[in-house]
Amino acid sequence: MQYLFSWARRILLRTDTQKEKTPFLERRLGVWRILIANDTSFRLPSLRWDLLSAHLPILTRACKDVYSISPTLFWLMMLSHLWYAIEDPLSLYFSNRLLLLIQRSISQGEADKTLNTDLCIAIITRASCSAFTGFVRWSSKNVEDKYSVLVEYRLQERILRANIVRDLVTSEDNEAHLHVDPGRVFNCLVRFLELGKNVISFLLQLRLLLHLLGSEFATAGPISIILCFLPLISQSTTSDNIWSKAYVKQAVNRDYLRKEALTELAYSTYKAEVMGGNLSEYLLTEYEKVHDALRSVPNGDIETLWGRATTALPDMFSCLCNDGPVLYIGLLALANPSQVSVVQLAMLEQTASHLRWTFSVAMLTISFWPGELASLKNFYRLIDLKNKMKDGNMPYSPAADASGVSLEVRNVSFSYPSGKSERDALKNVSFSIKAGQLVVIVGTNGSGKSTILKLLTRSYDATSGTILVDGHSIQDYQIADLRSATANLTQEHTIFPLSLSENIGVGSPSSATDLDKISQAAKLAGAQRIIENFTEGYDTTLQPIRTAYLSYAARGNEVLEAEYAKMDKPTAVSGGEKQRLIAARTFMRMLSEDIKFVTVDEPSSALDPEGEYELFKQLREARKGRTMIFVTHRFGHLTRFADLVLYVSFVVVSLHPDVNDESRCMKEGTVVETGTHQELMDRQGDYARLYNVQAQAFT
Ligand SMILES: Nc1ncnc2c1ncn2[C@@H]1O[C@H](COP(=O)(O)OP(=O)(O)OP(=O)(O)O)[C@@H](O)[C@H]1O
Repeated sequence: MQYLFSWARRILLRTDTQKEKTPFLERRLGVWRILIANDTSFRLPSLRWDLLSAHLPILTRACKDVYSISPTLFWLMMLSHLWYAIEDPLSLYFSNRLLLLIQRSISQGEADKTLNTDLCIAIITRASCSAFTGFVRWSSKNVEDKYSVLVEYRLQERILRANIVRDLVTSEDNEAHLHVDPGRVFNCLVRFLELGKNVISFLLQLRLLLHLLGSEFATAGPISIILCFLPLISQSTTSDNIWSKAYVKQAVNRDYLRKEALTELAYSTYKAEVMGGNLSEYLLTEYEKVHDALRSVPNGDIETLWGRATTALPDMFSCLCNDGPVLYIGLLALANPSQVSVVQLAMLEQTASHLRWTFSVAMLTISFWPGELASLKNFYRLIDLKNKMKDGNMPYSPAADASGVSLEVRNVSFSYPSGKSERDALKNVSFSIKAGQLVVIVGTNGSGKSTILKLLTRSYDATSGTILVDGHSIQDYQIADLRSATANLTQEHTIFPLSLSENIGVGSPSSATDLDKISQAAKLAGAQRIIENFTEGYDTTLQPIRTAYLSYAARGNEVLEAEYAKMDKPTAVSGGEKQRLIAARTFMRMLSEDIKFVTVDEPSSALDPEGEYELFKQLREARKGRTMIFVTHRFGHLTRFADLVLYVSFVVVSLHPDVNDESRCMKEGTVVETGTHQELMDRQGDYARLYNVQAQAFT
């Protein structure tokens, strides 16, 4: 009864009136609260035609993409699925035919030449069909494996291309962080092929079943037909799984939440405090209490709980449905034994169960649609994501003997697109830098020094104001051209999961294998001795991509565990060593490329004083023919060599100038002092104060 109620409820839930009332349904299952999106279309149970039709353009595009990667493999895969579609009904037909001939041969009891010939042909065709299927299975597996890897590599390349050309502003969008797996694009198409295969196979098997019911079981009449279809109807109307639905789940049971929190306390983040506070006994006792409290709550994940029936009736009904035709014909045989034979029964049972199996597989494939289509959609959303920053049309090609880049910043303000504050990171900043000048930007934390460099290298576009590069707006130039004339060194740079020689070499991709230049760059950055200390020298990869995997069964196997530890071994270097290795990449760039503009943002925070002095000295010596801007807090040994010093600090800006309220004010970064070191010292302003603070430490 409950089964019928739940069936009726599921059907009723799809009525339009309810959909209008709430955008989702709320249910409690075990410790979980679930919000399930209401379906907006009438559909046959489990079939999501709305979803499929909405995704048709994307499916067509995916098909075209996969086809263009290898048309031959595509057609081979189609053909093998076509064979699978007819193989099942065909082997059923041959099996039935063989059974009938065997029955005839047994009932005749003596050799009959024609019957024997028919029997031989039936055996050969059945065996050939099986052998051919085996061959197709083997070859299609090879085709599919080869094709899937090919498709995955090609689509991964498209993701790589899309990610690489994406500008910083767009990269901060949530959409740019979509998780996509190119392998699923192929899987999605395979599932559709399988669905097509199952539909064809189902129709052919249905034809066979109707033929059987019409010829061998004519006496059983329409009741047997209904009984054959009853399991399919019951399956399609009652099958209800959570994974094909759009839902949000949240654990709301307080005991469950406490159990999770207590379990978490055993892990490393809290371990020191738990041990120090001698909390072990307390935690175990508390755990016991919540464990006891949770005993009466149905446990498990909602994926399991959703389909769990409270009585055995649904399962009993479904099993009885499956046996319906056989039981009915059994009853007929009871009434009139001469009406049916065992062979006929076997044929019916075999055909009907094959049909049901094909139907179940098709329904299962359909239940995966939402997930598969979502991953397909995400894939194309990611690779179609358009850059927000517009590229310019003008090539940037300074003369080889140019003394650097001239820059002019006019009344520039900027706020980060992802910023969580109303204030601007920079407000009304103006200054100009002549070609070939050495500029040092100093100032308070958070005042916008690094932001100025980001704007000058066009990592971001100013919110308002103009930046001129050699007299033209920075936005007019092609970004790639500007980048190829620029070298940056920041503390945000990281070591790539590549060999150390490549880590340095990529500073100049065209000379990435030039070991002489690489070692020269390493020497200039003071990184040579660090590299030589590694057994593999320049071939060392400090943080290799983790690919090693220890199977569950191998855990505890000492030999394999020792091998695994050797495979999975990233090496760490100190902060200062890392900064030297990264600086080597910038030197490599300056040695090999035609660099006209160098920005250096706090690259020495982890270096010892001598290392820092050496790094700045080497950078200064490489300034010929380049404009160089440094951002640093320890500026003592730099500003004295600088042509220009910019002191950046905060100015207080009122959000509502008409209201005299201090809480409605905020501090925005701007350039407050400009000049040479001496000029600023003479001015006795903020720069001079900061310089004296640093100088006092040494007197
Ligand atoms: N990616 C970002 N998204 C949002 N806000 C940012 C981002 N980067 C910096 N900011 C904010 O912009 C302001 C200026 O930051 P910036 O890094 O330019 O300061 P800074 O002068 O270089 O600071 P420091 O001396 O501490 O390095 C700060 O308030 C900072 O919090």
